[in-house]
Amino acid sequence: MHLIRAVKSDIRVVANAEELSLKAAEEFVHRAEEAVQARGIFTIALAGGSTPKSLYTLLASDTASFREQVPWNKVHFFWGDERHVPPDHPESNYRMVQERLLSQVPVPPENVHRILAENPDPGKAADEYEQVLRHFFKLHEGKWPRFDLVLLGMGSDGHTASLFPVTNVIHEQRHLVAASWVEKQNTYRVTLTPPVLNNALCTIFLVSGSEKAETLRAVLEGNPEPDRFPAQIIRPKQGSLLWLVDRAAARFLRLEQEENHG
Ligand SMILES: O=C(O)[C@H](O)[C@@H](O)[C@H](O)[C@H](O)COP(=O)(O)O
Repeated sequence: MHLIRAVKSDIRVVANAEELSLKAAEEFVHRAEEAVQARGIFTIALAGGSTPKSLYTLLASDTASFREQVPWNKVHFFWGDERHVPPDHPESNYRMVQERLLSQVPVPPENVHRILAENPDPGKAADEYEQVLRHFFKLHEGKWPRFDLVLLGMGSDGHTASLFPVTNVIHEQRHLVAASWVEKQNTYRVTLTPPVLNNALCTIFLVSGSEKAETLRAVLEGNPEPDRFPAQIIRPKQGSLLWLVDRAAARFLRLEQEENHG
């Protein structure tokens, strides 16, 4: 594993998906300890999809060392996005996290803030979640929530959270949460918007697999084309941005050597 500084973000290349989850778990614990020490709670917006599944399982595992290091009663779980399905649906990001992590560790139910995507009106589900965020983070008008950690994945089409190519939500600057029609999936998604995603103290992308290599190169080293590659829209204003990628996904990157060889 080596740390390479690419343009405006850190890239950490690890050998494989297993090491990706291990490093992500270490980051999770580190950020949780830091946040709880500083503010008494740790707020995280979780990624959905398949890449983070093994991370969530690892965090809950009683054979790994992470579980007992996390002050679970002080962690508040949110979601970066959700499919427009009920919470018990196989496609639900909430269900995926509930099965692998939340049902396995002592998180108080009131610390789990899921997107109520069972609402037949996805716009109302988005509005409801926006109110959850405003209330939890005690936000005045024009203020954005600041998560301690945002976990993101990246699709091979360059989407992240539910910011899909050529959708209006990529340019949303007013709302915290939005519903977005995803043509190619013939469904709505509910997602945090770029201003919220870019306001986090720490943002970590988890990208694994050779099928993402060409897109990862375009996102990190190609021309800025956020409508085509929405993952490019993630440029935290103040927080840190780490791309945790495995070697298969990183194979087309023109990686610079680590600046200080140390
Ligand atoms: O709801 C989702 O699916 C995620 O939020 C989405 O943005 C995901 O992170 C990417 O699609 C990558 O998915 P994989 O990890 O399955 O490749």
